[in-house]
Amino acid sequence: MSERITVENGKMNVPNHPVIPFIEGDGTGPDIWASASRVIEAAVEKAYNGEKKIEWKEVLAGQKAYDQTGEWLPDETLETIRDYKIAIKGPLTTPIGGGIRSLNVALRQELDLFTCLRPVRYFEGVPSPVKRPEDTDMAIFRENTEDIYAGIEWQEGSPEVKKVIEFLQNEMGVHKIRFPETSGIGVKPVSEEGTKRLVRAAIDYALKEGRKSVTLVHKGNIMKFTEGSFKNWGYEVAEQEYGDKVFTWAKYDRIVEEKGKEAANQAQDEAEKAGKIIVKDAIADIFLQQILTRPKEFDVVATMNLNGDYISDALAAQVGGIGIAPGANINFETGHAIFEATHGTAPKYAGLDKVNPSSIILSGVLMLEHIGWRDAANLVTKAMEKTIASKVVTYDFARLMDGATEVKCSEFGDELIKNME
Ligand SMILES: NC(=O)C1=CN([C@@H]2O[C@H](COP(=O)(O)OP(=O)(O)OC[C@H]3O[C@@H](n4cnc5c(N)ncnc54)[C@H](OP(=O)(O)O)[C@@H]3O)[C@@H](O)[C@H]2O)C=CC1
Ligand SMILES: O=C(O)CCC(=O)C(=O)O
Ligand SMILES: [Mg+2]
Repeated sequence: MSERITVENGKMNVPNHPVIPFIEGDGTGPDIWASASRVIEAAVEKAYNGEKKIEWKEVLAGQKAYDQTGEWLPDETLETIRDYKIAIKGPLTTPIGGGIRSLNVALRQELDLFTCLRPVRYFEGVPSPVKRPEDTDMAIFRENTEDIYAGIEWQEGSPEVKKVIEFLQNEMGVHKIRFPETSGIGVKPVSEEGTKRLVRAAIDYALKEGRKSVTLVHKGNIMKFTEGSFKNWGYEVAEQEYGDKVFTWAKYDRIVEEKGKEAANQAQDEAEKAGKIIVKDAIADIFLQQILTRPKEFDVVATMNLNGDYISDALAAQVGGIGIAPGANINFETGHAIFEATHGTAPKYAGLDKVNPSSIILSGVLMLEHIGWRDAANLVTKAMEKTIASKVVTYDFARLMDGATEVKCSEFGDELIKNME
């Protein structure tokens, strides 16, 4: 009998036949979902000999929702996901410049899914533009509800933007808007609570997964009270809540001031040897260079919404591209989560049964891990390793791999199921 996943006192109870809502998605969403759902079902069946089974429940969002209900994101969809706790989704289209605001962002905000977790690891044999892709093994913790990404902005020429600009000029003494008559304005909220819960989730993950460091990535030299505060609050939560489980670069700086650089280096060495998590920070522009040149120095990454978006796609490229980049939007306090690929709808390939379903399949792996069905998750991961090693791949990998056999999106799913052992 199908049942609900529940969370009591922070503990998730998962029945053997949990109902899990899914959003098929726009563009290539139906192609990848058809392949992914079969792979996930097969892994669960094989891991638990039919004792456990996911009961999928379709919920609507995007074009399909609009066509059927006249709403892009029906309340019923939000209510159902709230009720059933977790969901998995295909990508949803967001028009550029005008039209509806991002439904993906709306889902994250409405359900307060404050972390976008995007693990980035290399699968042997995947074509990559870097020499040592296996050195890239990071987990991005992207703040998911705030920042300029929240969509608080006013269009150039509107009465609203005029009012905002007048307020800034007349009441706030702002004289730096270069072209006030023709500017649109966006607002970038970054809060202490939002930062601390995100950084807390990143440190908890680092401790649980035996990771070495958490890097706070920001542009705090320029945006002092948003990105700069993110860095300061990040260090604050690390020191106040994790005590001697962490060693922060804020502490390093204090030791330099009091006792000099040698003492600070020694303190950090000792902390590393003691297995403490090193909490450090990097300015976003140089970070984007260093993930390419010195990827081994980075492990868990905590950052704000827009930086996290750019960093996700850049890091995905290092390990084979967004065809294989999974993601999870999670509220670690309530247990609510929506699993989704890092990529978008790739509309030019819609309906061609062509694109790589690995991103949503690996998002399914994150989902299985989230509900504690690790045996099923491991079956998918191992099948992915085996299939890629055998060079049976979709077009995106095939075009960069010598001797590859190119298969369709659905055939790649078949191959994974065949390779489950
Ligand atoms: N979470 C979400 O739902 C997201 C939604 N979007 C939305 O998606 C729409 C399209 O965005 P766009 O910027 O074009 O980015 P997309 O990620 O949709 O596609 C860009 C390119 O990435 C490659 N790609 C994407 N998905 C796959 C896949 N599964 N397998 C192999 N290659 C893939 C393709 O490259 P190539 O052409 O080289 O083969 C594709 O042309 C927009 O409306 C955007 O807002 C974007 C990101 C996330
Ligand atoms: O919502 C969108 O359309 C884009 C979102 C996106 O690029 C992301 O979250 O990575
Ligand atoms: Mg993105």
